[in-house]
Amino acid sequence: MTTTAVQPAAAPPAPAVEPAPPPPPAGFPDAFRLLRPYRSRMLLAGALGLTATALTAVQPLIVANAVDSFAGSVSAASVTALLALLIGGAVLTALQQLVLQRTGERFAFDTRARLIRHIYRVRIGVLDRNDRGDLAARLTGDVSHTQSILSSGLVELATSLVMVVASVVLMALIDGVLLALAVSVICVVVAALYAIGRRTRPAGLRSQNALGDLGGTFTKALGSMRTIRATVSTAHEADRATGKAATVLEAGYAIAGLRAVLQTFTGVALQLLLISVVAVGAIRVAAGSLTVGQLSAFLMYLLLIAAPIAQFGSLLSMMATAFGSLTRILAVENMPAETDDADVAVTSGIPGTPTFALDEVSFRYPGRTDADPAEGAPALRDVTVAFAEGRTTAVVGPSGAGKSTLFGLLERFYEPTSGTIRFRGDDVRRLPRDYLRGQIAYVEQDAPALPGTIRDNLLLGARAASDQECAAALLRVNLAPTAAAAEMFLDTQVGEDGTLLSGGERQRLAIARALLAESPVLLLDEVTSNLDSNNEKVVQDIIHAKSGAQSIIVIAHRLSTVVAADSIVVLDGGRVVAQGTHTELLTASPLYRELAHNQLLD
Ligand SMILES: Nc1ncnc2c1ncn2[C@@H]1O[C@H](COP(=O)(O)OP(=O)(O)OP(=O)(O)O)[C@@H](O)[C@H]1O
Repeated sequence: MTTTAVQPAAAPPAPAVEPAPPPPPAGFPDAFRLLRPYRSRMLLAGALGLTATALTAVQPLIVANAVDSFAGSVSAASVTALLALLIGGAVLTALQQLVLQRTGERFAFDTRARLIRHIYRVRIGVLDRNDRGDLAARLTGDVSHTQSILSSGLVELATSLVMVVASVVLMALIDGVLLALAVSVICVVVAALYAIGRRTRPAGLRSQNALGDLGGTFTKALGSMRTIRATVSTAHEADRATGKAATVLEAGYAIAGLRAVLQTFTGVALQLLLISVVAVGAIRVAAGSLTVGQLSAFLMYLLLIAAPIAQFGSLLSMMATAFGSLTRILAVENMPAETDDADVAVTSGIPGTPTFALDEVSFRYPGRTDADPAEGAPALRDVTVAFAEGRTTAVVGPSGAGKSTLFGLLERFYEPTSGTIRFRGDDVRRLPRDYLRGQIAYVEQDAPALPGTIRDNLLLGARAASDQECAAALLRVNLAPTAAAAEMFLDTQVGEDGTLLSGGERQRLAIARALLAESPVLLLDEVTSNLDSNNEKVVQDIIHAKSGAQSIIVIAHRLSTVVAADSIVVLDGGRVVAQGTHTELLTASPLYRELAHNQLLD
């Protein structure tokens, strides 16, 4: 750690975290930008595809030659050449598919890795307003949708186009009249396909959004299944989730309708094309303008380009889904992330200054505005308060007073709308976030546990801690009766969201984690709310033992936790309305007196 103390300086204004406008639908430029790192692999796939196309394109010429020079038997040279071209084309196509599929997998992995890293750093205020299930859907389903079509789809589209162009040139060499007929029909078909295909794009985005919404509703319901059952809301909530599935169905029906129109139209148009080419071709053969071999070759080329043209329609509708997904992926990538300013520095602080000092700090949650007077009120207003080093400060106040919000600002989950927060004299905006957070052990209000074992959860705070140290921390919070039992407990799974533990056990696990971290600052948010009196006493003893060595700020709803504190801050409606010791506040603050009278529990 360097020892340069950063002098309090004018800090940059808090970055705005207002909701970003929805991004415009993604298009080809976005796809090309994302695919740039894979261009050499895609070029290789393209080259393989083109060579395979060239081998295929030569085949009708050999057939034409064999038909026109037919004299009782087909020449062995023609058969050998055809076989070689067939096998060569097949091998090259297989190689092309392998390269494309692997590139697709790599693209999906890289995109997911990028999204994961980004989402883990997205500002908490932004995550608050986004649906967790929907974010998970973007990471899984949307990346998969984008993968196939953007990697293989684009290359296949390109090779098909080359195949069409090459065949058209060769068809022109065979017969200009037949070509004019074919091209005019194909142009009508392609124009119609394009017009219908464009309409499928919004439907694709609608479908992906509806799927994300369904995922979000479902994930939330799974997390609240006990409440749903206990409130006899099972049928109602199941209907709500089914309603979301119905929206997916509607969007799916819209795409299915467009797809059916596309495919039918393409099929009929190509059939008509074949019939008219055969009819006009027969007339031209009869008139001696065309040989039978040339007509056969022309029809083979027509069949060769019929497949890509027929696929063009379904490719367009698949692209609709892919671009819908890409739009949703780009929206995640555009979510603002936590970044440190360029000139941040680790410092040892300014000696003799409070651990935390807030100066005229106001804060309004992102997305809440004056236009919404009931909800738009700032959560904190003009808060000026100092938390002395090595002392225990209790923060009390009625529900919604802004106590947890205060902790969120100390952790820099949010930036104050105005005012300054200093940590040991340094403006927190001048400190690296990880450094600041590394100085704080934070026990959250509902003490969430991460899926995994007790050990996994303990090591979050102190990655290098040994099993003995972990067991000792469990013993201290009364989570195990003996050291041996504590060590065995380390391998216990806590379940998703810690559901295999009781609320009190989760709280004590979180406290044990905070103890292991041995950070200079301890933030405890209502840590005794789920504890029985025995365990409450255990936690109070810990706070008492730590007092002096650590700066402790504790949000408490129990009087017994508060009276022992060195100082008490009373918050009401986002303002500090009083500060002092228990005895001082009993006379000075009517609100504190009332809270204390009610044992602080509301
Ligand atoms: N993530 C959020 N987004 C928007 N508003 C929020 C958010 N979290 C809290 N609020 C609002 O901010 C205000 C202060 O909430 P806060 O959780 O800080 O209160 P508290 O004093 O900790 O309450 P409690 O004792 O009930 O936990 C409340 O009006 C609350 O509705």
